[in-house]
Amino acid sequence: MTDAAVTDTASTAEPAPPVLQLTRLSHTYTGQRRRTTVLKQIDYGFERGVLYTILGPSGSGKTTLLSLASGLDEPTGGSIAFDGVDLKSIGLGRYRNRHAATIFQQYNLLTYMTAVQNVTTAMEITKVRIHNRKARALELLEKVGLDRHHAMRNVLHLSGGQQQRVAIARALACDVDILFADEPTGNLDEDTAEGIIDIFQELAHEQNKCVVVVTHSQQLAARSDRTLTLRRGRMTSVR
Ligand SMILES: Nc1ncnc2c1ncn2[C@@H]1O[C@H](COP(=O)(O)OP(=O)(O)OP(=O)(O)O)[C@@H](O)[C@H]1O
Repeated sequence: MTDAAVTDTASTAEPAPPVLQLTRLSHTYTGQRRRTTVLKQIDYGFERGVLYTILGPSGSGKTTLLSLASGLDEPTGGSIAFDGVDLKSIGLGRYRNRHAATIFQQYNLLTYMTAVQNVTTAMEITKVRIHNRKARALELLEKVGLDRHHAMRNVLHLSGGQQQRVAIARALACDVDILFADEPTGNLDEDTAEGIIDIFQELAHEQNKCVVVVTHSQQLAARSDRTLTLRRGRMTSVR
């Protein structure tokens, strides 16, 4: 059973099977002089249709947890399963392309491309089947608050907050089962941040996606369905 106590504001008649199951998940970084164990035997199941926030002090392992759950890195202990299949069996690359999208803290945009090209390129890589990728990309960019004029600009000519919106639109374009986001509203003004949280809620509640957001934002946490906190390697309840 999980060592994560959970605050649940979503009303679910029957608990859905987890789309992503962490089982005794542990992670240790090994440096030249010392080993740092960041995550300790975490058991937790993330469900479809739920917006999660993960809180925790700086250095508590939130980004580490996200990079393991999103298939960017392999845990040193325990396992992660998507729909009951171990990520290692699926293949981390395949899992990332087909099932999980990540909004990175540093955006990780392709800096030699325009905003719209960043979004269409992600659609090509993840083989999104859609007739007019550019139109869809423009639609998503507009949805996160970036107009056509800015969408056509090289991303290096956009502000930090505008680049963050491109990163969000790119993740939305991939149409995957799970969306991970690391501090997605960190560079946004309050109104834009509220709009992004609306989109996350829509993805979870209307499109039945699993949305997992790492944040320091109480505003975001207050609007999520379940709030988890990481501290000293363990996941526990926040309220
Ligand atoms: N590649 C690495 N090698 C060694 N140690 C690392 C590495 N990445 C992270 N750490 C360490 O692991 C711990 C957890 O880092 P992590 O970035 O996951 O924390 P966080 O909760 O996301 O922090 P923040 O809120 O500041 O972003 C920190 O002590 C950090 O120094």
